[in-house]
Amino acid sequence: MDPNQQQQQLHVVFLPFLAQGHMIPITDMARLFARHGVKSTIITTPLNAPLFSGKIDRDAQLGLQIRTHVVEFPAAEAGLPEGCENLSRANESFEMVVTFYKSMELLRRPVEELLQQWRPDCLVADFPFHWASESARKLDIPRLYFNATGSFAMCLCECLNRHQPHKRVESDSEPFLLPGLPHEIRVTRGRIPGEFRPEVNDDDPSVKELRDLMLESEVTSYGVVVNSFYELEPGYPEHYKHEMGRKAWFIGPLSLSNKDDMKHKAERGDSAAAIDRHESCLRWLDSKEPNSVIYICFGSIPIPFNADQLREIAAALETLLSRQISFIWVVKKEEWLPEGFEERITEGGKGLVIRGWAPQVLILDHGAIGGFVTHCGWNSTLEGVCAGVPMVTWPLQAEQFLNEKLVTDVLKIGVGVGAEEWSIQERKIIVGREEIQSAITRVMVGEEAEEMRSRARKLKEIAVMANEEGGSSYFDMELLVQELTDLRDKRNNDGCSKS
Ligand SMILES: O=c1ccn([C@@H]2O[C@H](COP(=O)(O)OP(=O)(O)O[C@H]3O[C@H](CO)[C@@H](O)[C@H](O)[C@H]3O)[C@@H](O)[C@H]2O)c(=O)[nH]1
Repeated sequence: MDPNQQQQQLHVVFLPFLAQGHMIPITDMARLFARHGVKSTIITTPLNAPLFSGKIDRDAQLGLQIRTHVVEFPAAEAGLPEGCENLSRANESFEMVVTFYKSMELLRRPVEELLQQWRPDCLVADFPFHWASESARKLDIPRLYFNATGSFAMCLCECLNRHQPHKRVESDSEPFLLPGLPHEIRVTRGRIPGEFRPEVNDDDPSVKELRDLMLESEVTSYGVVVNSFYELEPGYPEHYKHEMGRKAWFIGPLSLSNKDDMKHKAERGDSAAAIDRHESCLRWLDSKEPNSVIYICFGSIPIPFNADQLREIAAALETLLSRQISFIWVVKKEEWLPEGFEERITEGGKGLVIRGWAPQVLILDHGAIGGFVTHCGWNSTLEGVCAGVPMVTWPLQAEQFLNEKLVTDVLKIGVGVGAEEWSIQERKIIVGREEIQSAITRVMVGEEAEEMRSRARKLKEIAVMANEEGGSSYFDMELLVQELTDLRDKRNNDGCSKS
C-alpha cells in the first residue's frame, strides 16, 4: 500500500470483553472491517490473544490490514487469581464474576495511552468498558458500543427497564406482558436477566452502579453495532432505532464471515483445542445419515450442572440412540458422567462426547446434524440459524430466556425443553429425561420437525444473502464505513481550518 493510501485508510480499534462469547464475534467483526478496506487493531491480554491470533495472522499474511495488540492484565491488582484473564475462569462464584467485570476498569489507562499514541478513527468497545465513550471523546472520535446480543433481547431489556412490569407481579412464575413491543411477548420474573432481579442487585449497591454505568455508556456512545440482521428479528431493529432512539448498524451474522474456510471455522474460539479434534469429529459425522445427529452444547462458560442433571441428559441420549438419533455432547473436561456411559456409546461410534472445546460452527454446518440443544447464548443462536437447524432451547441465565422466545415463539424454529427459571446457582435437576427426549424427538423427526427445519433453512438462506453484496448487513456495513470516513474527513478539515 502506498503511503498516501495508508494515510487515507480508516483505522478502527476493537476492544472485546475478555470472554469467548464476545471475543469470537468481535474478531469476526474486525476481520469484516478489514475486508471493507479498514485497518483493524484488536486489543487483548496475553492469555486471550492465542485464542484467536492464528486467524488474524493468517488474514494479515493474505494482505489484510489487521493485527492483535497485547496489553498486560493486572489480575492480582484486580483481586483475581493469577492467570484469571477470561470470564470462563472467573465463574466460581457470583462475587468473582462481579470482580471480573469491575476489573475491566484497570484496562482504561493502558488503552487510553495506546489511543493517544495511535490516534485511530473509531473505537469499537464492548459493553463492560463503560469508560470507553469518555476515552473516545477525549480524542474526538466516535465510540461504537457492542453488546454481543441481538436487538430482540436489547429491546426487551429496555422495556423492562422503562416500564418495570416485573415489579407488579406476585411471584416468579406469574406471566406478565412486556408493553409496546412489535409482538405480544409475555415472560415471567424467573426468566428475566439478572440485572432486573432484586436478589442479584439489592445486596451490593456497586453491582447496580456498574450496571447503570454500562447502560449509560450505550446511550452516550456514538452508535451501536449489532451482530444480527434485519430479517432475523422482525420489527426489532426498527424498534431499537426509532422507539429507543439508538443509532445502530446491523452487520451480522458475523460467524458467516468465516465463509467456507475450514481452518477459520475449526479454530473459532480456541485455536489449539479445536484444531486437534476437528478432523476426527468430521470423520465421525461423515459416517452418519443426514439430519440424524443432535448436537448439545451449553456455550463457552462452564455450567455447573450437577451429577443428577447430567445423568438425566445421558439417559435421554442413550434412549434416543435406539430410535436412530445419534448425538455429539460437549461437556466440561472434568464433568462426571454415569458409569460406563462413555464406553457404551463410543463403542461402534454410536455417539460422541467432546470434553472441553468443540469446533462448533464446523459441527453445526455438517449435513448429519439435524438439531441443536442450545442454552440460547446469542452466538450459538445465530450459529444455529446460519446452519439452518432447528433448536431445542435450554436457557440457563443472562438474556438467554429472551433469545429463547425469539427462537420458539417468533421464528418458530425450535421448541423449549422446559427450563422455567434461572438455574445457574441451584444445583438441582432442572429438566428430566422424558422432557429432554421428547423435545429432541420433536425437532429431529416427524412433520413438526420438517416444518421447523424448512423454516430454519429459509432463514439460513436469508442470513447468507444479508451478508452478500446488496444484502441488508452488507449495506449497513458500507453505510457505517462511509459514515466513519465522513466523520474522519470532517475532523481533519475542522483541524485544518483551526490551524
Ligand atoms: O465448545 C465450544 C463452546 C462454545 N463455542 C463457541 O463459543 C461461543 C459461545 O457463545 P454464546 O453461544 O453466545 O454463549 P456464551 O459463551 O454463554 O455467551 C455469553 O455471551 C453471549 C453474548 O453476549 C450471551 O448471549 C450469553 O447469554 C452469555 O452467556 C459460540 O460462538 C460457540 O460457537 C465453541 O466453538 N466450542
